[in-house]
Amino acid sequence: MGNGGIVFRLLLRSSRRPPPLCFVASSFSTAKLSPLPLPTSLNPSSSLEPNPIFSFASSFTHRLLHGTASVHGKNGHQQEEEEDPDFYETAKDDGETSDGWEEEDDGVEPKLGDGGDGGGVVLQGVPWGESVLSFAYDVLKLFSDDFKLYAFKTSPRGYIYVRLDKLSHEYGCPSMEELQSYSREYKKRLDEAGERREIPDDLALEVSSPGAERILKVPDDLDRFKDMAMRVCYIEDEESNHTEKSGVFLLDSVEQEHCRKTRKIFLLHLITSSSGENERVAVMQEEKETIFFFYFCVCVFSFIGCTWKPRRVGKIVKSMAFSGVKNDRGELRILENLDELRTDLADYIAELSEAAVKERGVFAIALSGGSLIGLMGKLCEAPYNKTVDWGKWYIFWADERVVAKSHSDSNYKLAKDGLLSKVPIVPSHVHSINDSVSAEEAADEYTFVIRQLVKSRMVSVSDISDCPKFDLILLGMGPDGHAASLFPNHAVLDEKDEWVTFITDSPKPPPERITFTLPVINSASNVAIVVTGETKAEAVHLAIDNIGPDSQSVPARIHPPQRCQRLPRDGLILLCQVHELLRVLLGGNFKFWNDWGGGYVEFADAKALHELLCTFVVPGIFKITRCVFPFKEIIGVSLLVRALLHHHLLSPGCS
Ligand SMILES: O=C(O)[C@H](O)[C@@H](O)[C@H](O)[C@H](O)COP(=O)(O)O
Repeated sequence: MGNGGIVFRLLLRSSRRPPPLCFVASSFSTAKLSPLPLPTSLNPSSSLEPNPIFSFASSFTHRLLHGTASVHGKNGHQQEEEEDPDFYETAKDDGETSDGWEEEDDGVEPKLGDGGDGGGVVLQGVPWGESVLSFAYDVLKLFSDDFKLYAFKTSPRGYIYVRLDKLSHEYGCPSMEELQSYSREYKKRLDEAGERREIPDDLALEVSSPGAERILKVPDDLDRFKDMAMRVCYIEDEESNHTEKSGVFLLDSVEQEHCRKTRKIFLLHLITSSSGENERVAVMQEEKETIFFFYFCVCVFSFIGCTWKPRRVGKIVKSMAFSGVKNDRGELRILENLDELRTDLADYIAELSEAAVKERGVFAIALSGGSLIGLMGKLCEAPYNKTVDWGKWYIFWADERVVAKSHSDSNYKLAKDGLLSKVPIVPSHVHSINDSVSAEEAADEYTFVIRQLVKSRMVSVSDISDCPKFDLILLGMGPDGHAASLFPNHAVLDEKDEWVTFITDSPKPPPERITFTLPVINSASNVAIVVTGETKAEAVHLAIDNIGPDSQSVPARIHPPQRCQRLPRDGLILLCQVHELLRVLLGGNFKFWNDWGGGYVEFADAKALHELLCTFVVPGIFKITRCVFPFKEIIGVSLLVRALLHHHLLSPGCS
């Protein structure tokens, strides 16, 4: 299987001797891991040792053998070994598959009803299939109604694959512990039945969760997974050219039509996740089928006499929730060094500018102070200075210090000297505050200016509030987690009515400032927080994890390097597309999708692995396949973040 969530495997042998069995925990994407109670935090006594890494395959497997534990990448690299008293060894390490498990359908694309990630029950005619299936259901009764058998499969070679679904979990993932306890109970039943000679006593068992990467049933699963991007495979039937295509879409809405008695047709309104364009795909459900199948083509349309004509019609061969991308979630980018960060930031801004100009004819961008402007420096260089449509830019400040525009503290002056004077911005498009009035008056006047520009549609307006919707708000972040001039525990955070407000007691000098309020920042089309430097590590950690201090440790060790990679160095950009953004930074709850380089880490046990993933990079949206853990020892999640910001300590031998 190539896209499961968490996997436990048991190789059952004769139950008349101490059963040599093996326990395998595998995570192919932490999008399918569920959160554990609580995270670890800083352990000041721990040390971060420089350690180069090698590339991380698209998945890895954590194996615990008798007296050993190991993490495997799909590339076959094996790492750490450590004791787990609960399990017994089955097979010695042969360098490849030390657990003795032979993948039956590794790499096979899931199909609806295949007994794997396509769901359903497939027994393949094995004589003991019905019995083991009934045990699977029996064991399920020991758990709450929240758990369902998503898929079940047996194979003539003696393998049992169980996939459990957890309905209350965002991605349908039971926790490691839940899978483990299901495995144990199930194994007990199998052992007993083996002793009674009802079933063979050498079966192999894998218990896993499909996670969100599953084939969706239409319409049942649509509501449940509606917030996730979906990969939709379809056959486009335009001009009878049956080319199979696929794309990643966000679900906008679903229409249903009844055609004849037995058929329902669902028209999915999809938004292409990359371009934001709308698409429509038709899905026909055959009600007679126990597992719905998706089928549609132009001739069926005319046959059943439907009147509507979707732009794309065809057979949807697969619709799969796609982890790692969410339409309401942020993205965490960690760049290798400041230069990469500058380039990435320039690309990001240039792309948004191009998209906004294409869509609205203008680009309304709000800047902040601090190191941000320096990091935007690449925009003044080729190719950006030529390719960006500067004449369409409207510039604002998300926060400004209330000082004269010529003062070195002025954010306007900072931006003017560092950026605006170096590119062909239209001077009348630069909207800075009035520096000759009080902070309160400056905030009011600035609100008025923005209102006028909202009226004239230079700045759009939010669909959900009456707030202005800037195309991009760029923020920095202080070591205390402040962004714009919104400081932790400050009353300014509660401002709900004003667009722009003021403070006279800023913890960071100068004391008088104006600032966009949270509703305005959260209404922007795009918000990026650009963070550099180790002093921000703890704040980043808190921003990402939203956890309190916790001294629990997460022991982990990395495999000796096989191939060096360049490592992230000292900058990261948090790109957050939405609501909730600053609440996160300031103590709310937000999730990031990370986009790191490669590498892998091994863990002392499954719990440690699970905890690290769930606590550090946020339950649910962690792309393990592209994660970097370039440390010898990770004790405490915040140290991981700190280490990410400290990469100059690492891998001196790497090129
Ligand atoms: O005017 C300000 O002080 C800012 O807008 C403030 O929010 C700044 O962006 C952060 O303090 C980060 O500043 P650094 O990037 O310089 O650390």
